[in-house]
Amino acid sequence: MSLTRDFVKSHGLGNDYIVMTRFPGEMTPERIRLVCDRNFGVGSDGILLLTRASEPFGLRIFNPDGSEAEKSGNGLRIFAKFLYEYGYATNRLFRIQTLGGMVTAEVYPDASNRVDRVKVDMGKATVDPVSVGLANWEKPFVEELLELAPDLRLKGTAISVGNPHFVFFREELDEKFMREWGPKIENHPLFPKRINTQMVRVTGPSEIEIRIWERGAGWTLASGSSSCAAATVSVMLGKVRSPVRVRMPGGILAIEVSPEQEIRMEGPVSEVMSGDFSPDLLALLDSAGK
Ligand SMILES: N[C@@H](CCC[C@H](N)C(=O)O)C(=O)O
Repeated sequence: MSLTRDFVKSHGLGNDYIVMTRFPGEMTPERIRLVCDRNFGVGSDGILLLTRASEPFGLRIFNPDGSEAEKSGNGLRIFAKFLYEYGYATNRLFRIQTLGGMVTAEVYPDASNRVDRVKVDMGKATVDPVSVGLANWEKPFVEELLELAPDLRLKGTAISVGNPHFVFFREELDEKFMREWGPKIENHPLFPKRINTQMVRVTGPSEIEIRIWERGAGWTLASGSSSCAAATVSVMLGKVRSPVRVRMPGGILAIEVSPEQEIRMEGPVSEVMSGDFSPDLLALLDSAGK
């Protein structure tokens, strides 16, 4: 069995993705934006494209602004469920190659072979400035001050879990602050490849709560790689112990961080629908960029 429709739409804790095995026409940023558009297209926080249909499976990840991401935690759980349920993966444990490195996914099918939970070995986190993609900064950016405005400097840590993240801590979470300053952190000159941002509140010895501003997607209800980054920095700084429960507006992920900063993420995943692009949308896609 394999996918016979144009796409499957799924979500991990409300972070939704369209999974495709081929894209209609050239995959330009404008066409990606149209497919992900919640008013004019199918609507999603991104696209997951299968690029190799056998082990190790190949995955490309696109943000709704048309840019390409190296990794996505929720995207990987969604993709693993897709690979298993649509018959591409025949084992419960398999590897997926992303731009941000190789990961291993483990699915937990029920009696009817449906998968609603996936564990992903996400690889190793690093604060190495080259891996994070810092400009004009040669040491790890760990609990350093990021200048956002003449009167606003934010203490935080830049870390890569395959894709780049800026993590900062607050006593109280503040959605308004994230929506206002998230875009400015995302586009700060220190991060020429742009960056995902997490505001973190420590809520227990092994629990944190986060708010997320995603590179190329903006405010999202949940993010797997953000949970990995926030949990790793929290463990690294001695604020919590692994395994860490990460609470987000969309729900909870369990993140294990080893002393070597190897990360494991486990959480739910759910398919919403499968479908075909209508002739109307295909015509719009066809004219996009002409
Ligand atoms: N939602 C994702 C992250 C997607 C990629 C991110 N926006 C980036 O550009 O790095 C997740 O669950 O990790």
